[in-house]
Amino acid sequence: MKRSSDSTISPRSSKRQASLAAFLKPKNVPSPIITKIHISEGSGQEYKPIVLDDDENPELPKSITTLDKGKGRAVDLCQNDLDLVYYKSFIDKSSSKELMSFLLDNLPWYRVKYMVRGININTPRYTTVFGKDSTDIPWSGYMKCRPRAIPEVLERLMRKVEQVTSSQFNFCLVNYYSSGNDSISYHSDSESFLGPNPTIASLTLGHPRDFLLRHINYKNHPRTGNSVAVEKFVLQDGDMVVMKGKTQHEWEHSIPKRKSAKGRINITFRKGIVKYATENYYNYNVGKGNLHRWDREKGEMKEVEVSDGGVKS
Ligand SMILES: O=C(O)CCC(=O)C(=O)O
Ligand SMILES: [Fe+2]
Repeated sequence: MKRSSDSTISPRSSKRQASLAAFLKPKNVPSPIITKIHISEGSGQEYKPIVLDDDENPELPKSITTLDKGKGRAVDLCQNDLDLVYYKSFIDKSSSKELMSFLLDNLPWYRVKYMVRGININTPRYTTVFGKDSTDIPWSGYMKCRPRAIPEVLERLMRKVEQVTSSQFNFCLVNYYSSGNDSISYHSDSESFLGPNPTIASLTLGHPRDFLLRHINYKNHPRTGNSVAVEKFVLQDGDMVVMKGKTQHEWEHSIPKRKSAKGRINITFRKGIVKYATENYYNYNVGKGNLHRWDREKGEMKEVEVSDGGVKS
């Protein structure tokens, strides 16, 4: 999402980065998880019909549609410049369970704060971001921050996703929605550093959440003059959605609040393409958010003092 970010390296951030580099060395990262990943069958070329499903969720507007999602198949939806492929059960159940608990236990999580037009916004979800410098900028060339290295397990997942989508990625944003009160409002990920028509792969671990997409002119499409139905996917454990083409320019997406929802991790892979993109990785979607760690016994996030340095001992 487009948001303001701090461009200076605070001593706290530098310390955190140094410690994280140590933490993220392969020796500290269990590796077998991704080898078990099951890749869905299907070419991604197939089009499935859209069926009206007004009763599925009473909290949704009447015009909502759902896709008929064939199990284990890639479903390709391409209409009104929404260009999206949905992979059901991209990650098998046991891998996703293992991956989710690994990520909860080991990643640094931030409750992001930022300011828009003088108003402080507290992001209603936990976020963490990792990147890979693919722009050949030497360290001294960074005006801002070197990206946190992508943990090996996510790097391996990224490779699998690259194979399947025939795309390349160089950074990874991870969200944790701890309850139905956590959400992400309608937005598009159309930042210029992702280039035109970015491909973004987005995976779900844990409990299901509604994922809504609406056309930027959904009330009145400029070409047809008609309204455009909101699209809804119920993203389940292990599913992957790939947004591409004009999707980020013509559509917005959201994970709305849902009373009964429980813990869900979302992993997105993206590619920064402009020369100075990587300097933004560290702050992108993290900014000055307070650091949290997963308290496994209590099953909840716990705010951690700065002295933690972002690293679990
Ligand atoms: O949680 C999701 O599925 C979507 C997250 C998202 O849209 C984002 O981080 O930009
Ligand atoms: Fe997004």
